[in-house]
Amino acid sequence: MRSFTTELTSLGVTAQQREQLETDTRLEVEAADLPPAEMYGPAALYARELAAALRSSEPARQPLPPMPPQEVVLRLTDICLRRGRRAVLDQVSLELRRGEVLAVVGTNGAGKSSLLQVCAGILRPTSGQVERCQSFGYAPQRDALAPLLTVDEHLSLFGCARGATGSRARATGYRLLSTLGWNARGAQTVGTLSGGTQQKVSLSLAQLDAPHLLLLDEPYQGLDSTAYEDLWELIRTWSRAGTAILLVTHLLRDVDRVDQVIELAALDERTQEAHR
Ligand SMILES: Nc1ncnc2c1ncn2[C@@H]1O[C@H](COP(=O)(O)OP(=O)(O)OP(=O)(O)O)[C@@H](O)[C@H]1O
Repeated sequence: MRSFTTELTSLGVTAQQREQLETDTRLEVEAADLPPAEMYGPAALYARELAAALRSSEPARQPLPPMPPQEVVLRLTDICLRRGRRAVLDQVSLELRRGEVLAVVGTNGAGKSSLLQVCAGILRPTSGQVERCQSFGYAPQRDALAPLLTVDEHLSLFGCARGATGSRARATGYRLLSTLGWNARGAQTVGTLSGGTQQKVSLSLAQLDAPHLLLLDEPYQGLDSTAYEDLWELIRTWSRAGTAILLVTHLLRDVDRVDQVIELAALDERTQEAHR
């Protein structure tokens, strides 16, 4: 309850609203007779969801509570990257603060996935500097899941790696999955799920401990149109709650929904030559 209250305070929720949310939450917990973490997952994540819901339900003419200053969670400075004999990234710089959404666009092979791997620390840039917060989630474009493990096993493994108990990770995962329109069947092996449902599992794993930064590589792949809209609703909720989101997209309509766009171009022969 203490971290629930602390997070609500840091998100600018007024004392009166906080008291109401705490009372409601206590009553729900007593009625369900379950440990709060089993019901809601991490206290900070639940607090952020409630604060975001509160903001979106407030009438537009009421001024929003002032947001605390947003810290930079990702900064790339002059990143260059070679893969094999090819120069892939040339002097890429960007800065992302909590609550911002940034889209990376570009043609096939322009280096979008490579850029995300640099951000996640999987690839080391040839030159340039990466500064990133500790708390981040990454949903890669492919090979994110182990096909022979069940949904529950994925949630428990990812949860435990981030310090949560298996039951808490499963409760949080189920809640995230249901927001994406899938009532999780925990015992099902992931390899037998449809591509879109696998994508929902991958997204839920990335968001499991409400990180400050989310790296999403073409997160809409395989999603039907309803799930696609649900995903954008979630992205809006997460960003309003202070999560920074960097996503790779090919969809031009996504560009209207974000705060920043970075376009990567496939490097021409002259640039290739300069990097040799
Ligand atoms: N494992 C690898 N080893 C060597 N080169 C690679 C590897 N993976 C990708 N590349 C090369 O890096 C370049 C950028 O690939 P990347 O997958 O980052 O592009 P992308 O913009 O994400 O493409 P797409 O839109 O098709 O997903 C390409 O020339 C690709 O051939």
